Parts: sequence; structure tokens; C-alpha cells
Amino acid sequence: MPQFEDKICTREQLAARVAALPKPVVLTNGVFDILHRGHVTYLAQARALGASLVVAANTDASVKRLGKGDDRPLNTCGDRMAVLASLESVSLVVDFDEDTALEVVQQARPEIYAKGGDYQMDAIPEGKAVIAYGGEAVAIDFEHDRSTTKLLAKVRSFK
Ligand SMILES: Nc1ncnc2c1ncn2[C@@H]1O[C@H](COP(=O)(O)OP(=O)(O)OP(=O)(O)O)[C@@H](O)[C@H]1O
Ligand SMILES: O=P(O)(O)O[C@@H]1O[C@H]([C@H](O)CO)[C@@H](O)[C@H](O)[C@@H]1O
Repeated sequence: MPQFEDKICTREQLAARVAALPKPVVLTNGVFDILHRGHVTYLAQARALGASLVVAANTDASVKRLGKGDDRPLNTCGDRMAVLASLESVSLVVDFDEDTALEVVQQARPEIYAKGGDYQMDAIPEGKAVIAYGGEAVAIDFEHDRSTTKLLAKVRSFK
């Protein structure tokens, strides 16, 4: 197993693994189905807000409930987590099966919660929870107009 896979932990291990990370800890979450430049730029920017970056990835069942399409996710949760763990910007990866990452945030209690600028921090449960305990919630503006959905549409347009 490549060493970067050591960055993947279970929910049971999460609190202890986060406690061992350099502070401040930044946490973000998402699907990350087909990784693209928008994702890696945003993850590097999120990491730069603190000293460590934790990424919570939606399980395959929770992606299905998000309604991105019957064929989504294309990559399994195990594969998506391995790709995320291989990134220099990422310190720790965990999965979550709930509809939101609220419980992950409550377990990990990061100093900073980050999400792409397509979200409003005071309108989502994760952002509200971090603000409520005195942490910071940061929306990172998109630098590159990319999305997994657009990539898929492009691939499907090739006959
Ligand atoms: N182009 C982008 N630039 C910066 N951040 C992004 C970009 N696209 C997505 N993100 C952020 O990355 C995280 C994961 O997003 P997600 O996997 O939903 O990306 P996506 O490519 O928009 O996917 P999909 O098209 O399947 O909805 C989210 O926090 C989102 O805000
Ligand atoms: O990759 P996405 O679709 O941006 O990730 C979702 O983010 C939601 C957000 O945190 C608002 O709650 C979350 O609820 C959902 O489970 C996905 O992680």
C-alpha cells in the first residue's frame, strides 16, 4: 500500500488523528468524483488557511442521495479518498455517510471550516456549527470554472 494511504482514517479514529495534526486545522467536505483543477486549487487554498487540511468525502450512498445522477459517483468512495490522500495539500481523509458533514465537524472541531464559493457559510450546517463554537468559516472563490458534471457532459458528447 502506498504511504499516502496512511492519511485515510475511519470515523472512529477521526478525533485522535485530528488531535495529532499541526494546528490550526482546516476541514472541508465534498464528493470530489472526478478531480479537476478547480478542486486541487481550492484544496491548496484551503490548506494555506491553516497548518493541516482534513477532507471528508461523501460515501457512495450519500452521493446517491445528493441527486447528481443515477450513474454517480463514477469513482467509488475508496478510490476518491485515495486520490485525495495523494495530494500534498491534504493531511487526512475520512468518509461520511450522513447527508451533511455536520457530525464530522462536531467530532473533529477544526479551527477553520472551508468550502468552495458556491456555498454561503452561514447557510450550511457545517459553517453554522463552526461559527457557533468560535471557529472560522471561509468560502473560497472559484479561480477556475470547472466541474465534474461539465467534464462528463463533454465526454458524453464524443460519439
Ligand atoms: N471549480 C471549482 N473551483 C473551486 N472549488 C470548487 C470548484 N468545483 C468544486 N469546488 C469545491 O470542491 C468541493 C467538491 O465539489 P464537487 O465534488 O461537488 O465538485 P463539482 O466538480 O462541482 O462536482 P459536480 O459537478 O459533480 O457537482 C466543494 O467544496 C466545492 O465547493
Ligand atoms: O461536493 P459537494 O456537492 O459540494 O459536497 C456537498 O456539500 C454539502 C455542503 O457541505 C452543505 O451542507 C454537504 O451537505 C454534502 O453532503 C456534500 O458533501
